[in-house]
Amino acid sequence: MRLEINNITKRFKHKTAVHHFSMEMYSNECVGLIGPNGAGKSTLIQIIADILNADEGNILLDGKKISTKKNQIGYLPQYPNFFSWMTAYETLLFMGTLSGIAKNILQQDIPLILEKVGLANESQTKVGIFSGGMKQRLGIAQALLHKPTIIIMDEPVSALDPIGRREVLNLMKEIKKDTTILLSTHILGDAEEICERFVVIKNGQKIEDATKSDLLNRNQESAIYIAIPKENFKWLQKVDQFPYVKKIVSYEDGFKIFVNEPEVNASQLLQFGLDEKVCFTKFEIGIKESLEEIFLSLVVDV
Ligand SMILES: Nc1ncnc2c1ncn2[C@@H]1O[C@H](COP(=O)(O)OP(=O)(O)OP(=O)(O)O)[C@@H](O)[C@H]1O
Repeated sequence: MRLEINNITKRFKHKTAVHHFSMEMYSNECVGLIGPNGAGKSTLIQIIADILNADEGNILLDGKKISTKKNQIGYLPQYPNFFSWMTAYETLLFMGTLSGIAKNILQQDIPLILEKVGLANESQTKVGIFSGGMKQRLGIAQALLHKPTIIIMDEPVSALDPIGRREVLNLMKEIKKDTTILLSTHILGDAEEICERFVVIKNGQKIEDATKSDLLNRNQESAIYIAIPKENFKWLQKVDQFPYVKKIVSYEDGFKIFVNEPEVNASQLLQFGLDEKVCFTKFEIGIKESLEEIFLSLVVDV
């Protein structure tokens, strides 16, 4: 499977929601489309799901226009809408019929899919009394019903409480084993749990496309992080004079010492500290920023 998003632009009157956006996705990938509120995620997701038309560009699935391959896309909207008076089983039967799936196939598949999303015991329960997490799981069941090649989810957990969020994230971990997923969210922590690759969108434009390890390695600092008691602070003044020390800044409960070669300089610094009877309570090389910090530094204007 190859999904190509080619140079998509979408304008709403005077607002350009998506601006020359391109990316590709392949089978078995789980990609997080990350961006702050209003970045253009929902607009782009709806264009991929062929619900909205782009003003420029095209979406191809295995080289064919998405409009001819719609049955291979599973789409979970940000706020799935169900009839509260229908049971979970009736909901899937109704939606499956609308998608053109034969009734005998639906009768065979619906119990299996309800089992998969953990709603087998709620098959005859009316959706109106479902929790937010259960509704989202039913939404995922509906998106999976026609056995799509790729499932696209628009902020599936953003509106849920911690329990609902956990239920849905656990389910997504399960379904990603055999489904390609594009997940949009403004919460990096959610994507971090299940995605290996992150595409960051801001003001409708792609500003980053990288794997988790790429992002972390790229943002690793050439620094040594130490924490020492107050009485050892004078030792730092001596350290500050060393040619390999570029600068020292205070950081959390200690200091960041920026150096030229972290590994080599760390041994020198540690030896010098021990010689001077410095009591280190922390000594770390190459401090990595968290993904959340990296994301914020990418999307927040300073
Ligand atoms: N139908 C519309 N008419 C006019 N402007 C729109 C329309 N839909 C979206 N926009 C605007 O386009 C921009 C992108 O919106 P979009 O909903 O795609 O962002 P988003 O990243 O999904 O945000 P959120 O996380 O808040 O849902 C926003 O400025 C939004 O106000």
